[in-house]
Amino acid sequence: MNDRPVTPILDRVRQPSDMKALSDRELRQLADDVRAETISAVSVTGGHLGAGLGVVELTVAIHAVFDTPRDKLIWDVGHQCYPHKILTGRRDRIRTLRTEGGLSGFTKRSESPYDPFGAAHSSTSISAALGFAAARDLGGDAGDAIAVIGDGSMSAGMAFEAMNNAGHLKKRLFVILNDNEMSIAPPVGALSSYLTRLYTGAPFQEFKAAAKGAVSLLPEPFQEGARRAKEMLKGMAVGGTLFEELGFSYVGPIDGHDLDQLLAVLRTAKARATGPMLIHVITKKGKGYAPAEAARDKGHATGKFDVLTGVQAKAASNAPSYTKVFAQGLIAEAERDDKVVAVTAAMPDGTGLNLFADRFPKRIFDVGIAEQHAVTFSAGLAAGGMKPFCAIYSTFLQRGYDQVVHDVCIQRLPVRFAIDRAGLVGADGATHAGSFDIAFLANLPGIVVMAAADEAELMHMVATAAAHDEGPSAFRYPRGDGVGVDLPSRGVPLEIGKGRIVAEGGRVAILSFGTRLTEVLRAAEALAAKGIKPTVIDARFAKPLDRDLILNAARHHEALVTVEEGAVGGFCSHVAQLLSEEGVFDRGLKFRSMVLPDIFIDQASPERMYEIAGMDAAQIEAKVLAALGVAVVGKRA
Ligand SMILES: Cc1ncc(C[n+]2csc(CCOP(=O)(O)OP(=O)(O)O)c2C)c(N)n1
Ligand SMILES: CC(=O)[C@@H](O)[C@H](O)COP(=O)(O)O
Ligand SMILES: [Mg+2]
Repeated sequence: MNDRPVTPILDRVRQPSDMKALSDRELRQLADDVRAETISAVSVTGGHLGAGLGVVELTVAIHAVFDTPRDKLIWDVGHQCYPHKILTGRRDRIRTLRTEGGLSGFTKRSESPYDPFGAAHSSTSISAALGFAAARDLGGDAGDAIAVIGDGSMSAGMAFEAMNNAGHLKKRLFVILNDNEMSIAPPVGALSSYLTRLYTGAPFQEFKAAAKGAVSLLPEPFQEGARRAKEMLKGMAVGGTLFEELGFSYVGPIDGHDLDQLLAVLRTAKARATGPMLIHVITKKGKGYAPAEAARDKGHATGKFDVLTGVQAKAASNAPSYTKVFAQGLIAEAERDDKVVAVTAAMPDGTGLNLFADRFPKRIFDVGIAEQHAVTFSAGLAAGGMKPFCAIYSTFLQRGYDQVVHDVCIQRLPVRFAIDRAGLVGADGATHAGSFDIAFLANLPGIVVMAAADEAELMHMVATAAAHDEGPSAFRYPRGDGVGVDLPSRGVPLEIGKGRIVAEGGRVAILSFGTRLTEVLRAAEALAAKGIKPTVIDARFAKPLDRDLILNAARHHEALVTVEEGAVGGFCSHVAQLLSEEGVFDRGLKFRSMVLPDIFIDQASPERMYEIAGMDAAQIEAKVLAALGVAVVGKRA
């Protein structure tokens, strides 16, 4: 049992305005209280721990100095916002984080006026803050705009598009670069090395400020030191920082765990800034909680845990995760074919490609948080004769859509998209649901779109994609564990565009696309018990469709029901189009489609999300009965 921490100063703070009466010494104590409360809350909810712990002092300092919610504080990604939630009127609900009806794990406009802009996907904060600044200067009611962005998120193109625009517009805007030398994995890339060079060996806050003569921007206590540093640096070839070249004043680097320094710098910045300013803050991910600091991912995301030991509760499972099976399948293909390479956008562990990297360190590319680049880079690899597997979560692939169309599909390049986290994902909620990939991919000419019904099917789809050199292909699979079927040592390529009949029956055919097949089979059992034995088909392909199989099923059944874990416009729409073009509806076929509902489903357990989405066995059964016109009391259709 994890005891609640004793937090005397935090108990006096219900909202940021309560902090204005606190002395700097009390603010330091407040930071300690907030850290303890964050650890305690996440120990009972699980969630994103390390990033929040790293910004405790920064959160306190920003709220102490600025006037939120009039000043707009925008957290990039939002996974570090738990301390912010604790300080902004949500402490009483902090132990409901990421649960149904509880607080979101990210910032969310509908949740609080202190969350002026929602997030969960990275690198949007500077654009949004600049928008607030521009609106303010056009007469809006807002005050300052402050974006807090991590070093990992700073590597994305969007952040630089915003910096480019901000440097041009010259509006007063604060970008706080929270540099902890971590993304989820250690960050990669030239920008990361550049940031390291900016502070390595230099005394905090003095180096660049002194070198660029920005002494006056520093608070009084630091000006003398900075002047001395400036003298020391005379004659050294120190160029402007990248940020200065882009039109920002640069202040830093600053020790992000030294509250006195943070307060002094933010107070001065607030008093003096006239245009865009970048404040470079150095922090430690997981700061102040030893198990997080020691973890490989610095406690990025955790299950529930024991505060004393840091030991996490793990649910037992008899089956490997889809992610792991994908990695296994890909390694098997790469062992046979040295042209197989893998691409990840800063998610080596999440996509399972860390396992591939262990086996083939030279054949994996972590491109940073840069999904657009990952897609076009993969297109280049394919054009150069390689067999790239671009592994991206469904939700993050949304960001690379034009690249999928323009760089991959129009050129018919054989990029293989491994689409993880397809469908509902649970605690991360709507921002991370993989709802749209079937719809946005299956409408593209020439692409092959597959969904695995179980983990063995996933192995076959990896092999199918590896063998398919004629154009782009994609296969989708969900978050979580497989169903426990036997796994082949390597997959066998499937015939493109051919589904399989899983069970033969009559009256109704259920066409399933993806892992809802398990629920479909449960529904089929229940229907059989009522004397209606359905035919169950695993479609495997949304593109190209197995026309013969579908038309045959339509011909020999009274009703046809499609089931997929994706939004309308996907598999069901292609089947409906086929049936209507072939005149099947004219002959009286009863057709129903089960897709994700036209709403964004907030965080909940996966089971509840399926219930809300109408995608569990009971609702599939009800849908079939309704299609057949069999009335059942108490069932939703
Ligand atoms: C567009 C997008 N791609 C990938 C992710 C997954 N993701 C969430 S946090 C994170 C790391 C962010 O690193 P950084 O900005 O440095 O923040 P830190 O966790 O280090 O505080 C990644 C890759 C995401 N949220 N959005
Ligand atoms: C904040 C973020 O985008 C990631 O940390 C995400 O929450 C990871 O999700 P998984 O746990 O499904 O890998
Ligand atoms: Mg970071």
